[in-house]
Amino acid sequence: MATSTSISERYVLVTGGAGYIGSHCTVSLLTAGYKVVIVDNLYNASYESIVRVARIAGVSSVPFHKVDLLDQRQLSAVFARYPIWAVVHLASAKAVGESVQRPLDYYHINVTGTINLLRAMKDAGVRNLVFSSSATVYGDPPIIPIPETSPLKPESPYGRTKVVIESLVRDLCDSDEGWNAALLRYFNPAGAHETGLMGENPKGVPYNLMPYLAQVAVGKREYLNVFGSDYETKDGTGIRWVNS
Ligand SMILES: O=c1ccn([C@@H]2O[C@H](COP(=O)(O)OP(=O)(O)O[C@H]3O[C@H](CO)[C@H](O)[C@H](O)[C@H]3O)[C@@H](O)[C@H]2O)c(=O)[nH]1
Repeated sequence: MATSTSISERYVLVTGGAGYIGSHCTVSLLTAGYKVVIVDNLYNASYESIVRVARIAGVSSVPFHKVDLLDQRQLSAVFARYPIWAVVHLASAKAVGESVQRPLDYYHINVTGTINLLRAMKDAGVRNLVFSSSATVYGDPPIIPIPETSPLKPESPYGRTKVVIESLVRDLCDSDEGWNAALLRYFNPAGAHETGLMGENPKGVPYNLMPYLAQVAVGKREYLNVFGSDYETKDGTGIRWVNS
């Protein structure tokens, strides 16, 4: 990503910057000296997390725009307003089970939203991208630990949206060598910021295991349902007691 500007003049746009990974990522970017602009539709996150990001990073505020990636006009307006150098694209619908029930919504939000973002980037001449994919693209992998070369066999609509977007980004890079892109396939992130000011706190009932478990631990919810009935165990469930 060679460019003549210094880090302190580089604006990084973080989509989904109010979310769990986005808020931690924004703190790291600010601490490293980058300028950050956040877009987030606040569907599953709160503005409060951006206030805390600013507090942890020691800045007065972080530029924030409540924009949905499905709104091409508003998205382009953000690119017109800031000299953005790179985009970290985290905004996504991300629950495996929900994606099985709502495939159209998942493809629309994730794939169409990303197409809108990439178009806005292209129009603005921004071609540095970090895309938040997922380890879920490997499905049930034949080898563990999973080598990066493992076949891509996603088992849910959610996972398939990530593979589609990865392919799209590769095709874009093939079409124009000016694009620089990284596709990150991380597993299940967990934990809070060391200040205790920032953690995973989705709106409503969490769909993912860790935030749900955390809410049970603090007494906000009564119990955790352990999903699954066809594990290779005596009763097929993943539930085990200390003496069983
Ligand atoms: O209340 C719950 C919630 C989840 N689970 C189970 O816990 C495991 C983890 O579930 P998560 O939803 O937390 O995570 P997934 O591995 O299904 O998927 C998540 O991890 C992926 C990376 O591997 C992606 O990042 C994706 O966005 C994210 O949803 C799964 O077996 C799930 O069935 C339960 O038993 N009870």
